[in-house]
Amino acid sequence: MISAYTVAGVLRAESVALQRHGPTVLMYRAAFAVAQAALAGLSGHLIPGSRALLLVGGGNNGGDALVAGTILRRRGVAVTAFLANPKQVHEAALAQFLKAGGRVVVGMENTSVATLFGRADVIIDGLVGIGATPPLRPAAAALVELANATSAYKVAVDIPSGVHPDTGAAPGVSFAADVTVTFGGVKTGLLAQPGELVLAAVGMDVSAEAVDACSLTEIPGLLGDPGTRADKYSDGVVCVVAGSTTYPGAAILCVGAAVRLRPGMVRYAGPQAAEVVRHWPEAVATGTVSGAGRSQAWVVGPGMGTDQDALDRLTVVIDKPEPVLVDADGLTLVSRHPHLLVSRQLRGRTTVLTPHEGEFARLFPDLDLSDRLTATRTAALRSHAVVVLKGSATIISDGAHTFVNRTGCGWLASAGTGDVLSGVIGSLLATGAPPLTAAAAGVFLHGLAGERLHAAGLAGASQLWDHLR
Ligand SMILES: NC(=O)C1=CN([C@@H]2O[C@H](COP(=O)(O)OP(=O)(O)OC[C@H]3O[C@@H](n4cnc5c(N)ncnc54)[C@H](OP(=O)(O)O)[C@@H]3O)[C@@H](O)[C@H]2O)[C@@H](O)CC1
Ligand SMILES: Nc1ncnc2c1ncn2[C@@H]1O[C@H](COP(=O)(O)OP(=O)(O)O)[C@@H](O)[C@H]1O
Ligand SMILES: [K+]
Repeated sequence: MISAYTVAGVLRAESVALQRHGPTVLMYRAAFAVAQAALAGLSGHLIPGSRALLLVGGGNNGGDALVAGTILRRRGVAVTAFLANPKQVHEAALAQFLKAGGRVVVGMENTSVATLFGRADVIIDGLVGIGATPPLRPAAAALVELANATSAYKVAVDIPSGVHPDTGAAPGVSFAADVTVTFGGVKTGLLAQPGELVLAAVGMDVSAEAVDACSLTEIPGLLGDPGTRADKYSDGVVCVVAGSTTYPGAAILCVGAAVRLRPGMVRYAGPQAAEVVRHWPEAVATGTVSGAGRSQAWVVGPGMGTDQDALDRLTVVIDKPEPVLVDADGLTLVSRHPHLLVSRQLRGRTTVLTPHEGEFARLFPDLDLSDRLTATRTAALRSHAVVVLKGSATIISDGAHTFVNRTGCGWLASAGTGDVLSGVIGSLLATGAPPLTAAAAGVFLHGLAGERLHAAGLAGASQLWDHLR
């Protein structure tokens, strides 16, 4: 987990750094880091002769792009700067760029615009940085759209233009960065962005400005040695209520994650009891929730279907006093029968909801998903639950504290990985860990497992089990 900073915090640190080093030094350091990222993105190309396109706005962000272009030019890259507004441009940076042999293009009516974008190997987005508020104005938005349509390697300067630096909201078009090189400190809005993130300190000290130092130091405690006096119940029992004849795999994936992560005792209740035991002989399985025995946490929903039988099972689990994690079909049922959640709220019971964006939209149709941080926080406050909004940057919030996870990789975007995640979090909930800790740690471990799986040259949800610990 990484600490993040608001724009206000970064600006406070920046004013100290500006007094110490002066604007030219800071901009050069920022630009140097951007140029390095661009060169790394060009690694498959011969550097001299490759083409870079700069999208240059009127502020310091545009200045950074021009200085980065100057550095690339000196390395033999053919660099063209597209000025969004020729009347407003960082004059000193432009002068350096022209002196180094950079080319300048102005105006969309230029017939070679399509060619210019189409031939670029790397595009550097210096339209706006933290001095601007989205949405982008039409001229800048048009440039971003052209850039996004290309296959060039895309480098954002400080923040992808069009993304709100504090919230991550992108109310219009935003630059689809492969990498964002951000200065001084990671802006809170960047945590929820896909793409790689590079932090260039540039001489700013932001240490006094941290917003959320999201560290998962709890993990060793959660997964620690059970101890010599342990019995199979002492670490907490999780019961998984999942699967159906249509989706038997969900039950096996969810139980498997729990068995592999914390094997003390894992129960299963549902129609796939025989299949579950065939895969996981250590699981204690039964056909009905009422027959499941005592558990310290419940996971309900993966692949259970949305028919009357599933609703009946969900209703029994919802009534349990122990922490309940609701996922997948369980969430769809809750969106149709909202009173189920209200009954837990009224009794002050712990609930964890793990929607992907589609499920989230069903549950909270009025919350704007272009601002995922605020949407998750609001959903948590409203539902009195820990909400885990899954995606490339999963967000975890109880309304008061919010974590953003950056472990994981695109290979996790495959069917069944969500079922594994609910087994992981359910298993951690059974330890008695605070639900926000269990959820954040579970998401972190699940992401790490995805990375390890990929590094081992493997893929697929049922392989994640082996990489959880
Ligand atoms: N200070 C330092 O030492 C260092 C600062 N650094 C860099 O400075 C950046 C901040 O620079 P900044 O403050 O100049 O603002 P910036 O983000 O370029 O935006 C202003 C421009 O955007 C325009 N614009 C505004 N809204 C818009 C919209 N909706 N849609 C479209 N355009 C819009 C606005 O136009 P205007 O509104 O004035 O007409 C103006 O042209 C920071 O992110 C980092 O990259 C680094 O070099 C490290 C050292
Ligand atoms: N691009 C991505 N990068 C990292 N993690 C991802 C990405 N896409 C999806 N994930 C993760 O994969 C899991 C998918 O869960 P979900 O959508 O519920 O799938 P399923 O229901 O098929 O199991 C979530 O944990 C999500 O955060
Ligand atoms: K930018």
